[in-house]
Amino acid sequence: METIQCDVAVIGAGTAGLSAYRAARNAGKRALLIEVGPHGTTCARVGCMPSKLLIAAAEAAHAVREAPGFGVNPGPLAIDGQAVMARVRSERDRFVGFVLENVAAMPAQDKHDGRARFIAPDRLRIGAKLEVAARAVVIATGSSPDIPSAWAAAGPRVISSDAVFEWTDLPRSVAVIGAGVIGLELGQALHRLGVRVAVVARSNGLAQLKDPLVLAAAAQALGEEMDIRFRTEVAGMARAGEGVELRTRDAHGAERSEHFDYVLVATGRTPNVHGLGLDHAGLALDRRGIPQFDRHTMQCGASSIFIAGDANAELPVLPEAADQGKIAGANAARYPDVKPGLRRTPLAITFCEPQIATVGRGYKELSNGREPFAIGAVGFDDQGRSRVMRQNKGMLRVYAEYGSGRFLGAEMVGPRAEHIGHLLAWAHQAGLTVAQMLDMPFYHPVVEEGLRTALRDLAQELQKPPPPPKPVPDCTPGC
Ligand SMILES: Cc1cc2nc3c(=O)[nH]c(=O)nc-3n(C[C@H](O)[C@H](O)[C@H](O)COP(=O)(O)OP(=O)(O)OC[C@H]3O[C@@H](n4cnc5c(N)ncnc54)[C@H](O)[C@@H]3O)c2cc1C
Ligand SMILES: NC(=O)c1ccc[n+]([C@@H]2O[C@H](COP(=O)([O-])OP(=O)(O)OC[C@H]3O[C@@H](n4cnc5c(N)ncnc54)[C@H](O)[C@@H]3O)[C@@H](O)[C@H]2O)c1
Repeated sequence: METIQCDVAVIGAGTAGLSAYRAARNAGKRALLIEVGPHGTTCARVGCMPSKLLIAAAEAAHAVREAPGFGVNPGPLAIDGQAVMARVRSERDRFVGFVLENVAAMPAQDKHDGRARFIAPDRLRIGAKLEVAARAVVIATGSSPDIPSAWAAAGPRVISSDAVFEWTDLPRSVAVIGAGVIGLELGQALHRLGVRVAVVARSNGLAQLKDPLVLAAAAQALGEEMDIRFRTEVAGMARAGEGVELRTRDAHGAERSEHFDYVLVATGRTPNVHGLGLDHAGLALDRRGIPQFDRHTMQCGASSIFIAGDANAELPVLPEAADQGKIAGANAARYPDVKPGLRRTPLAITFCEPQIATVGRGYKELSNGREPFAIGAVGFDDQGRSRVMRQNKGMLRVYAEYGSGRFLGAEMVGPRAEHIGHLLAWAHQAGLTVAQMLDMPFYHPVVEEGLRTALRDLAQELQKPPPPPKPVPDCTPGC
């Protein structure tokens, strides 16, 4: 058995792991990056980048379809599925190539291929012949799509998002299970590219939205365009020729059976923490089996083990993986003298159209608290620039604290939400009040004027007396 000694062992060479490795190296430590799969990161290979490439093609098709609304008639639309998928894959390969170049430039002794698992809190085993003795370890193992075994039994046409980016042509029909972020992004993109798509949503939820009015606006806008079946569950699926026979049951108990070329399962991703030998790491785990950790230091308990990125399921998006990896790597290098790192205002964007953005503290979190909060709103139906562009759908709701007037968060579905979301996240992180936000410049005619309307509405709400705080629950025995 060979043993490698290092200061920081990083398990997983995705965005979080690469970031942790760089932070540990920058601190002057000997770091070892261990990867079981192909290098290139989930983001570049099967995540952010190929999904946005598919969406870009769908947006082009949608613009052509929408052109007659402006009096511009481009003629019949023809979508070349092979060309669409060829561009998705070749541009994806280019992005992956940049990551591979970076990995190739690392010193050979700093990386090792293989599956790592703990055999002690400070010791990892890779395969049968190698052990790593590390002063500190960063778990950056990412997450994997989850297909229930009963569904997977219906054959290879029951797929996760990973498989979509290997297609060489567009299929005729796809059932998407789940109206979360992946379901909406890929479902709408495929729909716009001429694929018959049905989205099966077991609740009324859509992506990361929790505000009931914003959710209703999103359901209206997205439901007008595509077939989303709310409060419908999968009753079963079976292999049928080259495709899948899908049985669904709606909220009234009515069953429906249909044939699709593919069933795309987008019901969430599972952190890759099982099979890591965590029982040998001496860590306290939560009910999902994820090590408990401090979100400011990324440290698991008081141990020399840190966890970053999708592996901890806190906020499974790329910017968080990069930030968390940096904090985890820096603290692993300086262990036991750990320090809180920079955690930014939470920001999440779903790239469907209209886009969805959530910023800071969301409606559910604020509603669960005791303190009342003020709400301002704008609908985009009559918003000037949105109407000019024929993108006048959706709603923005902004939240603030009574008394201080501090901006707390927002939920939005509407045009340019990716940019408005950033503006709001910057204002939130800067700790601005609604009055300070209204002092900022707004040009004309821009979608941001809609944001100003919502903030003015919020400023008026803040003038009113706040509703009383929620009563403290009566905890007397027997209640
Ligand atoms: C379809 C899709 C679209 C997305 N779009 C966006 C988007 O637009 N914007 C956004 O911000 N986020 C998006 N995300 C999320 C984003 O891709 C992830 O949050 C991010 O890539 C997670 O990075 P990570 O480093 O935690 O994990 P990964 O990049 O998955 O890295 C984990 C690595 O650990 C390795 N590993 C696992 N177990 C072991 C082990 N025992 N030993 C050694 N190695 C191991 C894995 O092989 C993997 O390479 C998307 C995700 C998907 C699936
Ligand atoms: N733009 C982005 O930032 C982006 C894009 C894609 C993915 N991601 C990340 O990837 C993660 C995973 O995405 P996801 O869409 O798989 O998960 P998700 O958690 O966003 O959505 C899963 C959805 O599936 C539903 N669901 C679960 N079980 C179901 C069932 N049996 N039948 C029908 N519906 C069911 C859930 O109610 C939920 O709405 C996200 O949390 C997100 O952080 C981010």
